Amino acid sequence: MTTATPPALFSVSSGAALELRGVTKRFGTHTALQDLTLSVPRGSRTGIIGRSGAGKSTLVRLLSGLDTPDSGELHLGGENLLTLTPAQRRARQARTGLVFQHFNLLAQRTAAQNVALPLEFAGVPMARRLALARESLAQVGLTDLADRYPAQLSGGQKQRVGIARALVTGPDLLLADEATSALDPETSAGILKLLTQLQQERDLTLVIVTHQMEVIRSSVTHVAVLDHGRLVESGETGQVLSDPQHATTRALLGAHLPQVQLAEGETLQQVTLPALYAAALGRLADLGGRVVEAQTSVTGGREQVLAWVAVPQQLDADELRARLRGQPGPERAVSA
Ligand SMILES: Nc1ncnc2c1ncn2[C@@H]1O[C@H](COP(=O)(O)OP(=O)(O)OP(=O)(O)O)[C@@H](O)[C@H]1O
Repeated sequence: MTTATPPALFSVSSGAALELRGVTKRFGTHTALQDLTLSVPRGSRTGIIGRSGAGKSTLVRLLSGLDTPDSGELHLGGENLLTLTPAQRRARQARTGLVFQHFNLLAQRTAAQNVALPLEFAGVPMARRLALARESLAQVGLTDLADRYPAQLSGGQKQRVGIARALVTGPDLLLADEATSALDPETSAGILKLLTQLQQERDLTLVIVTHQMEVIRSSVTHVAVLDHGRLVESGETGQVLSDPQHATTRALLGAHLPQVQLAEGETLQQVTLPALYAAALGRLADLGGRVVEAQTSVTGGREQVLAWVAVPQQLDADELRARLRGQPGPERAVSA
């Protein structure tokens, strides 16, 4: 575990997918990243957290090659990004997939045409790029929606298109900048599950920038905490969550959890319930759970209740959500 001035990020036995050494980025007189030294393990799912303005998106822009630092070194897959020729830089960018918060899909293009876009930039012939786009859409579960326009897709489906587009060039590094922040908790959980599955199947290095602590809790192997452009803490997720060393980490972790006394064997989960949720409450009680905090929100014109629930630890998130909807849990569904 590292504290105020960490020397390097994680100790890495299998090599680093990306390394920043002493990176500083300024905008006029404002220093967005200061002397940042960071090394992300190859094949990890690393979460970058920090308050608004901490420098997270600036970091993503540097890693994606969309911007350059004022000083320091930036190595991706062993290549020094700052000394590459323009052709090498383009090749490197093709191996870096980007997933955005607001999907960034072109409204006048179908899902398949959006996914094919990076291949169009790379000069791949039309028939080939559309075939590859459809393959990529199949991998995110959208085989049947390839010809729909973005306006005909839900938020979660749009993000799946965004992920298919990020994967279509066969990247080894995937950068997800607040990829689930615009989605409700259930859709967000589905997208995180997909990202985790793709990361494992393709042996990608996944960097997830987020302000959602549930993303950190559920989906990443490593965490790095930024504060005012500096790295203040880093380590394996379990270690950082169980024993946060820096005040910023503690504040970030605390700020997103309801203050509640949990009984032994209980854990907290976040779920979405329909506005009239008496039946779901009964089911929750049958499972040994209880609501500890709830707030109403409107998503896609429908009123919903976002609730933190305390449930028995052995109840996994998928099973809980299925049971609250009145369906059998996933295990029972499989064996039925
Ligand atoms: N193009 C720019 N010009 C001037 N200042 C910028 C620019 N981009 C970012 N900044 C500043 O740099 C700092 C870091 O911004 P950045 O967007 O990286 O933060 P962040 O951690 O991603 O914040 P958020 O969580 O709100 O998205 C902020 O103070 C921001 O105002």
